[in-house]
Amino acid sequence: MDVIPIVDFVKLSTQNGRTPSREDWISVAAEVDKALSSIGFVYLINHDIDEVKISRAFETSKQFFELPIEVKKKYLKDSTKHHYGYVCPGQELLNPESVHEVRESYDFPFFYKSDDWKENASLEAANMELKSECKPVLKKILKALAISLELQDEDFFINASKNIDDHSQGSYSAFRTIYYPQIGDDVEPNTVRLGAHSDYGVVTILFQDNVGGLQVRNVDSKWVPATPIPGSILINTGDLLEFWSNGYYPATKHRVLIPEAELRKKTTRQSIVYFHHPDDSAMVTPLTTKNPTAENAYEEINAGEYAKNRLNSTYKY
Ligand SMILES: O=C(O)CCC(=O)C(=O)O
Ligand SMILES: [Fe+2]
Repeated sequence: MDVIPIVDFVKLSTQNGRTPSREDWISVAAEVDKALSSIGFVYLINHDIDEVKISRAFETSKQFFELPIEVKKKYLKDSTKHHYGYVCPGQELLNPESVHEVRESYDFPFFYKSDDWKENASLEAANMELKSECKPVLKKILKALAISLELQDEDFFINASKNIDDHSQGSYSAFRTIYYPQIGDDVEPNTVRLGAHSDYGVVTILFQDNVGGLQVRNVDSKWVPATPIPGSILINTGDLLEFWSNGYYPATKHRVLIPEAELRKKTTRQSIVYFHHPDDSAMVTPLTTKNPTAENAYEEINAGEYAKNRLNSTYKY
């Protein structure tokens, strides 16, 4: 597959008092299944996430990233202590081969609030509002995956994800806003915006602006562009879903390159990402017989331990 499919979620909409039928669930689940089992990425349209809230999260993020670096560093994420705050350029390297990755980001705490960080109230409020807006669509995806994997309990993934509603549940779920600054003429060799990587969790919800540059590696190792489609969101699979599905839903690698065109190099890029993880206590063990050739390839692992180890190898400090 060398295009990322578009799936219309209108049949699962609960707006205007609608209740999706069993047939609606089965047909949407089949489309999600086809996309995620082949290329690991899917665009969703009619996802019911408020466009105004998306814009507000992008605008407040831009305002933050345009502040002087000394101000932003007051909020620095110290990954030895906590998993929130500002990640400055060079602090996080997703692919060791890329050497340099030109990117800044800000991770939002799910339940921690510090008075010291009050100055960032509008950034935090807008992004947390968007995160709340993501809950219904996230649950729909988790249910569609359980239907596709023919699990007896269609709420299996939702039940393993109490952290969606209860932020005191330990999990590595993270909500992050990302800023790719403009690229100057002095770019060092092997610089990319974001190195090739798979996400570590179950599924990721990704919002991007209209600049482009995100690419997805398909099963033939060909890089396929995830061209921005207005009004859509992207969903992709993470490592833990690959394990849970016995490799049936591969955790697809993706990257963001530096554009070749001079004008686009000078354009900043923004994205906002919700990495959904199960609760830390979840034990992840293959659940399906859909991919029998991969039998026994995936051993049981603990969700929290797995994410901790992956993150430890990503952060330089
Ligand atoms: O910026 C993007 O479009 C992709 C971000 C991403 O893949 C990540 O942060 O894991
Ligand atoms: Fe990613």
